[in-house]
Amino acid sequence: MCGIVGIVGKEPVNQIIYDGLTVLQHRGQDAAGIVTIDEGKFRLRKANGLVRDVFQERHMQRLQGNMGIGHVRYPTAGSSSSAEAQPFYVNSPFGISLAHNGNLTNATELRAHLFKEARRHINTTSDSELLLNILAHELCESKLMELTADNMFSAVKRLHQNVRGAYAVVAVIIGHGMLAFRDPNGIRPLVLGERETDKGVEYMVASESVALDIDGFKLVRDVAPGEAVYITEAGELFTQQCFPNPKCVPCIFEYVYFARPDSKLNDISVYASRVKMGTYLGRKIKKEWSELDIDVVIPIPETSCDIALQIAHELDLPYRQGFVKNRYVGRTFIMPGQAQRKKSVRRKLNAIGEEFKGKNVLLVDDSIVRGTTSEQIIEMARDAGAKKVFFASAAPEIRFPNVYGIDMPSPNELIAYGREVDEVAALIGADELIYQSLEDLESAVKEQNPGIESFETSVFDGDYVTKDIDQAYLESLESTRKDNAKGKLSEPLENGLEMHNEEN
Ligand SMILES: O=P(O)(O)OC[C@H]1O[C@H](OP(=O)(O)OP(=O)(O)O)[C@H](O)[C@@H]1O
Ligand SMILES: NC(=O)CC[C@H](N)C(=O)O
Ligand SMILES: [Mg+2]
Repeated sequence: MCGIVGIVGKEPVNQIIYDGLTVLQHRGQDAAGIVTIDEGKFRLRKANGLVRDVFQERHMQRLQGNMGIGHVRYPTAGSSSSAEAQPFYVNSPFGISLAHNGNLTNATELRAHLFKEARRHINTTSDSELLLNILAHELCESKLMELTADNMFSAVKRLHQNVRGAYAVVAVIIGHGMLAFRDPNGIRPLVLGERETDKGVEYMVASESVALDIDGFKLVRDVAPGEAVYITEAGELFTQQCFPNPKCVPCIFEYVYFARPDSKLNDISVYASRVKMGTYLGRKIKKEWSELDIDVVIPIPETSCDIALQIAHELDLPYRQGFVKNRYVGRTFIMPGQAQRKKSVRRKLNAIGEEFKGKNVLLVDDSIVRGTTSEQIIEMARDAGAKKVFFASAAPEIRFPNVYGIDMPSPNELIAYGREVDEVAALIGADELIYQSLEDLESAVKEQNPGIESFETSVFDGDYVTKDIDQAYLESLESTRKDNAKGKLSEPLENGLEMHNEEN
């Protein structure tokens, strides 16, 4: 999913970006990077690893300057090599560095176009490097050394005409300012914040509002789908809608799983939407499972906790934290490779025997994707002495690949693909299994902001909002990105490919 931040400040921004990235860590655990601008030069540090491991004190000291951007990566295109960690950099027509959350769906065409027409070399298999070069190419068109906000917005307009897919982007341009924009469907989130200081207003953009909170910035609003925001080095803010007919179709999976509950995205509290998911699922359980004798409701930490608590409330049953999560193990679903994901579940979660012994338990999770978590958790519940294990998922059956920045490239890896509910229940070992309906899930999120007409729900219904996804695309995605696909996982090189990087 990736997390991005960008700041135009009045004082050094290195620590603010670092703090912002640490609270966006749940969006990407594979690599992290920060770029700042110091006396007309980029300062860059990026590598594979968690934020706390990538940035040592010596790196932070070098990341000087009052403007900069940062990224945490969850790869969904190209490889996991450190060479594809972000931000990326180009040196013409200006020094530009860019960080991207999302995934482009016409990367093959863009690559050919950049090579043949724009005469630009792309050094990695990352779609984000493509996006940076498209932006640079469009900025070339203005043919002016004077880069005004209008030139900037014209470049974004042309970019929107050529690029397909999901992209929330932040970029810094040396000697000019910071540019941020969102794709015309607003699939990935991006918020704008500000902070008053003695020296003037500082601006920050981030994937989630929690990054603003942590750094003492006030949420101003979401960057609108198709809109671009430009803040000059001096701190002047310009905004413009850069697409003729934008739509707001945010990814619903942000609310189910990706975002932190204390974030607000598209004017929707993630927490409130999860509580509502619990209300709807609780009602469905009451209606359809009235004869089941459930003793206790138990969440599968961490994301499902708010949902499970509300289900317990609806059912008037006790809620118990029957699993303890090891706080030093990251999120399982966004780990690369099934072997690593499988191993992590057991390392991450452990059952408290008393909560299971002789009881009929209702386990609640936000979603079942590959079934890695549910299968092992049910086994753990039985080993701990549960009599019956019922399972509820706050998201509907996931049956279609994701093409917009979630690494679900292959339908064959999805446990509900080609299977009915009872078949999935048998596979994960549940006595009964219930899924939220898509209608209820959409209502749960939409109720927080009725202004949003629809959500990006392709993993549930196969309806891709960009309308450019055909069978051939899905087949090629599957062959290049399924687990163990050649080229997907590259071992980080000892020295990395860190052409513009600070030394270790
Ligand atoms: O069916 P699966 O393929 O296992 O994927 C779904 C599971 O993965 C996620 O948990 P994760 O451990 O990533 O993060 P969390 O601690 O935030 O719940 C999600 O919350 C589900 O528990
Ligand atoms: N999940 C994301 O947002 C990934 C961004 C980009 N497609 C990459 O793979 O680096
Ligand atoms: Mg989970």
